[in-house]
Amino acid sequence: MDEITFAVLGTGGIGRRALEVSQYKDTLTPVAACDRHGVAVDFDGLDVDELLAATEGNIDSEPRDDEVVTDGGAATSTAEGGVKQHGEDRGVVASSQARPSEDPIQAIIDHGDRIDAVLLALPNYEHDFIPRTADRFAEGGYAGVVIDVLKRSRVIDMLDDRSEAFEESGITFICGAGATPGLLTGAAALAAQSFVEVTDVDIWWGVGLESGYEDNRGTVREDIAHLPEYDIETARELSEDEIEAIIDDRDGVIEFEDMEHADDVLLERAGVCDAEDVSVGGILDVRNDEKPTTTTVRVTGRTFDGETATNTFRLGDETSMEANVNGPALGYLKAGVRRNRAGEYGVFGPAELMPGF
Ligand SMILES: NC(=O)c1ccc[n+]([C@@H]2O[C@H](COP(=O)([O-])OP(=O)(O)OC[C@H]3O[C@@H](n4cnc5c(N)ncnc54)[C@H](O)[C@@H]3O)[C@@H](O)[C@H]2O)c1
Repeated sequence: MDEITFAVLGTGGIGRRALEVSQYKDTLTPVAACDRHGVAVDFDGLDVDELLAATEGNIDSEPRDDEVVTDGGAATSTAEGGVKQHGEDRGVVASSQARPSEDPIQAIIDHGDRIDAVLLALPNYEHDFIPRTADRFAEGGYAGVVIDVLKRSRVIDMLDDRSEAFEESGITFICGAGATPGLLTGAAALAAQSFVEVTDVDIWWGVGLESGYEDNRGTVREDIAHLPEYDIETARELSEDEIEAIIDDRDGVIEFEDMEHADDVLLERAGVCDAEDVSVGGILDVRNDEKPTTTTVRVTGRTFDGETATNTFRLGDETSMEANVNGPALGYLKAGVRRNRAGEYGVFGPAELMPGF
C-alpha cells in the first residue's frame, strides 16, 4: 500500500497514543496534529517522540463552556482546571513543532489536500461535536478519510444523515472505530459468520487504568455519563473534585450496565442483528493496572443446520485500553484509505469492513 499521510485532531489520552502506535504501522506518516490550543504540521512527518515528550502530563481535557468550536472562532477558555501543565504552554503548543492557533481544526482543513486521513480523537461532550466537525471538513473541500472513535449510539444516526454530503465530497467516513465500539464490534461481526441468525451479542469489557488515569481523564468523565444517575450534560459539568468523589465512593471501581455504546446500531446497520439484541457493559478500575474483568464478546446464534451456539472472542488481559483503541483505529483508518482510493465514499462502521452477514 502506498504511503498514507494522516492527521490527529485532539492530542489527549487517545490522540497521543494514536501517534505513538502509528510508529509501529507500515505506511502511516503523521503529518499534522492539533488540540484546542494549537497545531503542528510537517509534511516530512511529525517528530512524534518530541511531540509526546512535550505533551507528557500536559493534556488539557476539561470541558469548556465558553468554547467556540465550529464556526471558525477561537477555542478559548478561562477555565483553569483539568490541565496538568509543565512549562509555559498548554497542550500541544508545548511542542516546538506546534504553533498556537485561534482555530486549529481549520488549520488542518486548510492543508486537507495533502492529508489522506484524519483521526478525530476529540471529546464527545456535545453529541453533535463530531458530526459538526465532519461538516467543516466537507464544507472545506476535504476529500479523504475521516475516522472517529466515538462511543454513543445516537451519533451514528447524525453521521448517517450526512452520508450524501460525504459522498458528494469524496469523504469516506469510518465511525465508531476504537475498541468498543470498534475492535469488539468487528469481532462480533466476524463471530456472527457461523450463524444464519444472531439472537444476542453481549459485550463485556474490563479496563484497568491506574498508570494511565491522568492521561485518560477525558474518557473517564465520558464513561461516568453512562452511569444511571448522570448524562452527558451533568457529566460535563462535574468538577475534577466531584469526579474524584464518584471514584472514591466506588473504591476506584466503576461498573457499567446497558451502556449506550454504538456497537448496537453499528451491528444493525451491517445486518448482523437488531440493535436491541446487543448489550454492552463493563468495569473500569482506575486504581489498578490489572483488568478487573476479562473483555469478552459473546455472539449467540443459530447455525444453518439447526444448532444454537455461542462464539466467544476474548482479549488478553495484558492488552491495555490504549492498545485496543489505537491499534484498531489505525487499522480501520488504513481500511478506509483503501476504500477511499477505490472511490467508495459515505459512512461505514467497523462491522461493515468485516465479512458481510
Ligand atoms: N471507542 C472506544 O473504544 C474509545 C475508548 C476510549 C476513548 N474513546 C473516546 O475518545 C475520545 C477522546 O478521549 P480522550 O481520553 O483522548 O480525551 P481527552 O480529553 O484526553 O482529549 C481530547 C483532546 O481534544 C482536544 N480538543 C477539545 N476540543 C477541541 C477543539 N475544539 N479543537 C481542537 N481540539 C480540541 C483537547 O485539547 C484534547 O487534546 C472521547 O470521546 C472518548 O469517548 C473511545
